[in-house]
Amino acid sequence: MVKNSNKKFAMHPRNPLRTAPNYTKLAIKHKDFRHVCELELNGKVSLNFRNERTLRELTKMLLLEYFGLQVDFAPGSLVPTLALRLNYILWLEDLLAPQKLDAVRGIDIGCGSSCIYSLLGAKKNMWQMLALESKQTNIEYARQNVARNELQSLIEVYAQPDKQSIFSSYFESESAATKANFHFCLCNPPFFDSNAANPFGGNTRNPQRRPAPNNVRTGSAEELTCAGGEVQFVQRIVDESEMYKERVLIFSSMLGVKANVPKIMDYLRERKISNVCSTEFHQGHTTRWAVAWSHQPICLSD
Ligand SMILES: C[S@@+](CC[C@H](N)C(=O)[O-])C[C@H]1O[C@@H](n2cnc3c(N)ncnc32)[C@H](O)[C@@H]1O
Repeated sequence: MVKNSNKKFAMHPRNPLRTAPNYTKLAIKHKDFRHVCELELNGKVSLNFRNERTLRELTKMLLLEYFGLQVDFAPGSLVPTLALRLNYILWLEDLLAPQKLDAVRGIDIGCGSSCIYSLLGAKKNMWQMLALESKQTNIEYARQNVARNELQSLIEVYAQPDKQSIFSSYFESESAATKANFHFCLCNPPFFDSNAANPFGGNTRNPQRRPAPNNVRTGSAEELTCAGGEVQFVQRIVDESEMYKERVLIFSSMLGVKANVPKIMDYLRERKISNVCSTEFHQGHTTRWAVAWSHQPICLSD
């Protein structure tokens, strides 16, 4: 049986990582990546996805190889996987396509130290990005990543002064008052509930239906947790979206747990927000979900 033959469970059709990269060729080309590769007896290169350093060098190498992006991550911070971030960007491209926009402006809520979504949006699509981040080291690394790739004219990294705020600190600031509106926002929210007895202990998947993840978990508690976990974080985005209905055309967020999709859909319904849609992102063993909504009369289809 061909693995992943069902198109429904494949990566986005335009995702270049849908075709597995040739790691042997890439190891020959990229020295730092080569150092984390293991050589099998048959001469093929294999990767230990349970090793954080391997994941770092892999993501760095793929960003360079596929997008010409030079990226570094703050020590101990979240190492993003490229296939998933691309699937999200490509879905947003699809949602925005009917608008036939000449210039796209987006907000990246919690850009992390990598600033990966904003870098991809800017480099790949020339999107103008506002990257919001609350953690000081992440802000510094994100700004360095933007500067290293000479993308300052397309990406602004805004230091979020209040972790409870999503858009309000920025939109209420003087500099934002005169600035143009945005076409979308995206978010990979802090996933775990900091109020839980053991925030990282919960099993989020049914082991009988889905095998354990291949990748080691990366990221600091500050990046990965918040009160109420991803559901409360996305509910805050929904709440603040009602304050800024005109300022952002399409609001969206990723979700790490399938069961949280209906929770957010119910929350939107209770607020009489009916222009909504959802999708799934497939990356090998890992599936993620996303929801989008708009307060404006546009067609959201996925
Ligand atoms: C799960 S990480 C996602 C990082 C990156 N976007 C990615 O996908 O790899 C969430 C990020 O949101 C930041 N964050 C948490 N609350 C925030 C807030 N209210 N405003 C802006 N950033 C926030 C955290 O510091 C962290 O860097």
